[in-house]
Amino acid sequence: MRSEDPRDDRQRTRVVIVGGGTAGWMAAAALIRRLPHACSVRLIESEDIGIVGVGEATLPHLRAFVAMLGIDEAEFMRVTQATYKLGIEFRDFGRIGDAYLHPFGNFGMPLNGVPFHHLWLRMRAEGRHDTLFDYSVCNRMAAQGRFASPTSEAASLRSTYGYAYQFDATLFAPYLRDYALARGVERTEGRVVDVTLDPLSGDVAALTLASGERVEGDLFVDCSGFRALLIGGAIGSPWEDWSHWLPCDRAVAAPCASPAGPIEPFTRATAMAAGWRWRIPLRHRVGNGYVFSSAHLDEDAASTALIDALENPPLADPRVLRFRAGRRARSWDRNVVSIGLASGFLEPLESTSIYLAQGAVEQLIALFPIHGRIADADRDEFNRTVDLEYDRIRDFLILHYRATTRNDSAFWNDMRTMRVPDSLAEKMELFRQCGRVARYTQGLFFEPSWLAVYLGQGIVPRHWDQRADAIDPAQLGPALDQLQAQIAATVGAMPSHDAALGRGA
Ligand SMILES: Cc1cc2nc3c(=O)[nH]c(=O)nc-3n(C[C@H](O)[C@H](O)[C@H](O)COP(=O)(O)OP(=O)(O)OC[C@H]3O[C@@H](n4cnc5c(N)ncnc54)[C@H](O)[C@@H]3O)c2cc1C
Repeated sequence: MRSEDPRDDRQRTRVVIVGGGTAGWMAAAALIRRLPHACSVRLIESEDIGIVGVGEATLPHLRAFVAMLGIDEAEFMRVTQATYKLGIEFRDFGRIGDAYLHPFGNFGMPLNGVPFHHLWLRMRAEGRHDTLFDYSVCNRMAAQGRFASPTSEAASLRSTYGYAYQFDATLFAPYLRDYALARGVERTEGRVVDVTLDPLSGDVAALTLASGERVEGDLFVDCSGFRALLIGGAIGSPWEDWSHWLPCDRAVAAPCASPAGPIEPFTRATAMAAGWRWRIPLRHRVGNGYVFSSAHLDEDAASTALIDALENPPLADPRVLRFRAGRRARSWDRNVVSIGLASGFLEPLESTSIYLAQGAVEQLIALFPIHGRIADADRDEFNRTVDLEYDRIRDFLILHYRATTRNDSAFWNDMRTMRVPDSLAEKMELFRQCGRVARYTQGLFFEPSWLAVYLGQGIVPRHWDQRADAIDPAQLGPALDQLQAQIAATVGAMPSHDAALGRGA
């Protein structure tokens, strides 16, 4: 029966996605949900090749993605064995023995328009002994293993934090696949063996599968992972290499059984001799991996170091993953948009990869070609925002390595003394001088994130904002005491993380 809806007569852009990992199915699910009348979506994936299957810690933004798809959060968390994540605890980064939480939330509350950390810096100079982290609701929740959803009442301390998920990456893509298939995405199981370019435009015209089938499209989304089949292989969009700043190029991963006791609502990153180790607690197991520099440690030694550090025997043999830090010079080139690992890679120190894929999917939807015609201006805007995200995250990750006093291994000596990008050197100097944090409105990692890493790793500014001097310390001290008491009461009234997950009282 012919549809009465006039939008059905419009010419739909034929989108062909290559790759059915997290990135591919995120793109497919979102495109079919948001642009059902503007595009048809076909996804090609190869079970023989498989997916990366790691990527278990996320950022709070993913909640908006789940909500945008109209998915019930509780069901989503149950199916993907998800736990709540309040931030990342960094151990041994600034110095061996140090630990701090990079929380998904603010520190304190501004007073008379003065950012809280300046008030705290001033009181510290007056002899106060606490840390900025004592003024984070998230920090206290994580320390006590509690969880309650934030509220939107601006006056409430429960509006000062967010949360993300930690989930089983091997369950996330299949969940999105079922969602997308139910809404009309066409899936083809098969391996792409050849790519035909249009001789005039240089655009991708068609893909050839191992079965011999030819697949044509208007817009190709490269989600083929590290292979970067279209954006790298066929189109040859240049790669910007950042491994001189971020030399970690391997990871060895092995899950283990959960220890007895409550599940912690945060990810842990522990610095190791040649990199760092992640620990991500899920409902049914713990995800672990050692991200390291192969110039400083070989794969066997990294596997042994990881296994030795596990709290329980591994549930599978350690798996080695190889990568390079960097990104495509143009994530969207001709009629190929790369999303996920095909577009770039930054080590998972701050769990940013899925966020980057989500951002790229959202930008693609916002800049989607009208009637299949790709405008240069849209493509440029897409690339501008993707580059901005990558560059910001790159600097933030480098800070974790540069802000160290560790001199116990060749790796840490190299990291401590490396020359950082000018964009980061300027930010660090700005903070060192007077506790100021470079401000921006787009991209990831705002003031609290930078504060957490600077102060958590021992960079203390020489001065504070002079507006803090206008407040009488005799009033400020009791105000800070009161704030800490309010945080303690707020968190004390929350259920345990286990209870929030429905794992008993
Ligand atoms: C060690 C490590 C740890 C990570 N940890 C995190 C984390 O904690 N948080 C986070 O946000 N991210 C993390 N990531 C990144 C995260 O895993 C990826 O962003 C995410 O899995 C997306 O991967 P992808 O879909 O781009 O690629 P993949 O999962 O590799 O999928 C590629 C797809 O392309 C298909 N394919 C490839 N070639 C062909 C072909 N010729 N024909 C047909 N199909 C083909 C494959 O079959 C597969 O379906 C981590 C990554 C690594 C390496």
